[in-house]
Amino acid sequence: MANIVQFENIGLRYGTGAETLTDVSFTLRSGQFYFVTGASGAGKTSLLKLLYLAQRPTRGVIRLFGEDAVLLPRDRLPGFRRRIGVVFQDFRLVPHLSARDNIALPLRVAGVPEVDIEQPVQEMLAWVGLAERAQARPATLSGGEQQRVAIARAVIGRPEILVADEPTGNVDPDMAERLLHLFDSLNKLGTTVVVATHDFHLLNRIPHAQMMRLDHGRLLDPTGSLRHPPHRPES
Ligand SMILES: Nc1ncnc2c1ncn2[C@@H]1O[C@H](COP(=O)(O)OP(=O)(O)OP(=O)(O)O)[C@@H](O)[C@H]1O
Repeated sequence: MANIVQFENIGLRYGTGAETLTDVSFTLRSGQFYFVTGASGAGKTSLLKLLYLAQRPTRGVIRLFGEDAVLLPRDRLPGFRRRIGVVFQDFRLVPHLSARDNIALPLRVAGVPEVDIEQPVQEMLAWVGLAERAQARPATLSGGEQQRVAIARAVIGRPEILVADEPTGNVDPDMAERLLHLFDSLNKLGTTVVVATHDFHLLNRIPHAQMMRLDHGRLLDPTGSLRHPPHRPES
């Protein structure tokens, strides 16, 4: 399995405050399932934003698909972003578009001809169990239905990585399990999946998933120790 993402000594500071992420180093292997956990404010969303190229680090190196993502020229960003699907806790659907048109949006933005859009959209609607709700606007869908539209929109372009930030935060436990099942089935088809969650019930549902635990902006190792302890000068 190839390394699809590498973070090396990443630091992130917003404005002039303290660092939000400090010395974060890890490697993601293609085709694996990862959970990012940690208390509120630990830096989960910040780490995911770096991963889906919505934020640049203050220091360190990010390698994505084998290339330096921090030094990537601006004109190559959209092409890179298309290789990463993103699902948010609050869905972020376009309110005036139907479920069908929300799902079609990434293909339209990428300039895919209309004749080639209908079939993948139908397949996605069926996959997330919403074939009957194709014409519905987001406001008329339940939270779980909206999130399934958001997942379909995130994966219709067949991204290599799917990143989801607290995707089950606004749905009931049964729906959370159903959504996780969608992520798991995508992962089994080869997509690398990264899910940030507070929800410890979910973690046990994917036994083969790897855990990435953040504590005050630092990654812990599997035993709960800091992976990269702060440097203490010799006294
Ligand atoms: N755009 C920003 N500007 C300034 N500070 C920010 C910004 N985004 C996040 N922070 C700060 O960075 C820290 C980590 O926030 P982040 O949202 O990454 O944590 P989180 O683990 O995802 O938290 P939660 O589980 O509550 O969503 C917090 O102290 C937060 O206030």
